[in-house]
Amino acid sequence: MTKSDHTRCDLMIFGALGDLANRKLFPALYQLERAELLAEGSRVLALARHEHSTDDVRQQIVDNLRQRVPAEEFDQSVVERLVQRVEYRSLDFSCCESYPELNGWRDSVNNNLIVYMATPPSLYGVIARNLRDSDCCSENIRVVVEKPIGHDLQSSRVINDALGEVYAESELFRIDHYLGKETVQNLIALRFANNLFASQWDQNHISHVEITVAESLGIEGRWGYFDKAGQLRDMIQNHLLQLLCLIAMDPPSDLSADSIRDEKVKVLKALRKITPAMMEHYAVRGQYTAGSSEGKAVPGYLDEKGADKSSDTETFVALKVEIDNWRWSGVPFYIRTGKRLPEKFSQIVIHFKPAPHYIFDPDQKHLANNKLIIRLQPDEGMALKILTKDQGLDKGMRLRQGPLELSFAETFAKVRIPEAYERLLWEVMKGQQYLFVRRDEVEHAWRWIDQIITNWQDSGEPPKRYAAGGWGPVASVALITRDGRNWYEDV
Ligand SMILES: NC(=O)C1=CN([C@@H]2O[C@H](COP(=O)(O)OP(=O)(O)OC[C@H]3O[C@@H](n4cnc5c(N)ncnc54)[C@H](OP(=O)(O)O)[C@@H]3O)[C@@H](O)[C@H]2O)C=CC1
Ligand SMILES: O=C1O[C@H](COP(=O)(O)O)[C@@H](O)[C@H](O)[C@H]1O
Repeated sequence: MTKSDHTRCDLMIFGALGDLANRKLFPALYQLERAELLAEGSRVLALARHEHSTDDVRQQIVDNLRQRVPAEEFDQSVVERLVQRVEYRSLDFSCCESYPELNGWRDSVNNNLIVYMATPPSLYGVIARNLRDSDCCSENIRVVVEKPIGHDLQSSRVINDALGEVYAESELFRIDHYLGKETVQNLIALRFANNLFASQWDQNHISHVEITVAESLGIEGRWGYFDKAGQLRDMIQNHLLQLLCLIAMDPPSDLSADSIRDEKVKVLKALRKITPAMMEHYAVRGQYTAGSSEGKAVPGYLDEKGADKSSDTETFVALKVEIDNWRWSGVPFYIRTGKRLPEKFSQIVIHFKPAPHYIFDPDQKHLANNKLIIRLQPDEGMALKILTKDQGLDKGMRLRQGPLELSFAETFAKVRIPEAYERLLWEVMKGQQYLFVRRDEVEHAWRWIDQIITNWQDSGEPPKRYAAGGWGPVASVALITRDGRNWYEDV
């Protein structure tokens, strides 16, 4: 990555005093400044509802960064460089009269314009139209929008239509922050740069795939948002389906955004519909009750701050997913994600089929399949479990399964792994869309998710309870053991 003029930008952050801006955007901008990637002349316009002076807001940014940037990475001179780029204006986003003022800020500057909508999605269309009507657009505009893009297929269309009325698809950057994670991008390198794997990546060689995204956190004061969404919408519709697509897609012909996104869409279209009759064996939802997390007692979901005690919103989901295409026929993808699980930990496990003819100790036959374990977080890395002979005169031809390990922290020790938002903001500055989600991806994902939600609603069956600090409801174990398999838990 090098600093260059074509990345010089005017970044307007709508909702610049909100949680996302504080927790993710300004820390990411700080790291880009520290890496000398913010081009000279790049500027930030922070926008929010309340009156503040630019000096006050700059001070808030400094205080926020002091809290959030690790001490060993904090450099006062970098912070000062960053805040000098920032100006603050108060604006009611829904009121079109005040938008023309924004042109004053843009006057006579030819920087690329990046509009970052860190606001509730209901405002995306409003902001887009107000910007257009006040001529506050530019030829080189890039518009970044956050998840959730809607609540279901229909509401996502309303948001996408509102954005599409003003902007072309090539100007829209829909964030799924999982695509900004270094290890997630590595899936593309792993699969398409290593012929060793590329040639083994199908139903002839793989028996099944597991994807686990576990969180130890609970709702963290986000009841209002989370209870309307639930874990299926909050995590599976976007992050886990994106991971599944990156594992399952066919090789793109190049690394361009549309080549990659075309292949992901083919996977989403091939997801087998889960009918009401299939639900019992294909979908499990859970809700946590009181238990413990990181050694401390924690309340159940229904006792969280602000909770409605009758909520049936799920905090855990496990699914068996089948992909109806040539490559994946007969290869289930077992995916699970939940809040208040024992630890924060995400991994993908590719289970390869055993050799066609087994000649070793029959008692060890269960060992006889290779596994590729891709650890997304924490402790990013990969391990390929291979079978070797157990050492020692007394062991005969006993097998042992051991890892070929690649720990990113150890192997690339001097290189800091960037946070997802650093990568994503940098890609927006470069105008590269391959880590952002295209409209049809969002909509195909919703179409598949909606039928599961409808099935749950129609069945009236409440989520299964699990104690905080456990691995989810027992039924999620049955979902995979029923097929003679287990969740891989050698963590
Ligand atoms: N927070 C997070 O970790 C994540 C957030 N997101 C998404 O990012 C977006 C922002 O979330 P988050 O930062 O948490 O939300 P917040 O409510 O914390 O921040 C929203 C910001 O927008 C401002 N705002 C809202 N309405 C108006 C208006 N009419 N006029 C002017 N300012 C307005 C708010 O100002 P005021 O405070 O005055 O109301 C606030 O600064 C949402 O779409 C969310 O779903 C996605 C992933 C993670
Ligand atoms: O988008 C979201 O992601 C976070 C989990 O992200 P991670 O990077 O910490 O794995 C999740 O907690 C949140 O509910 C969801 O909205």
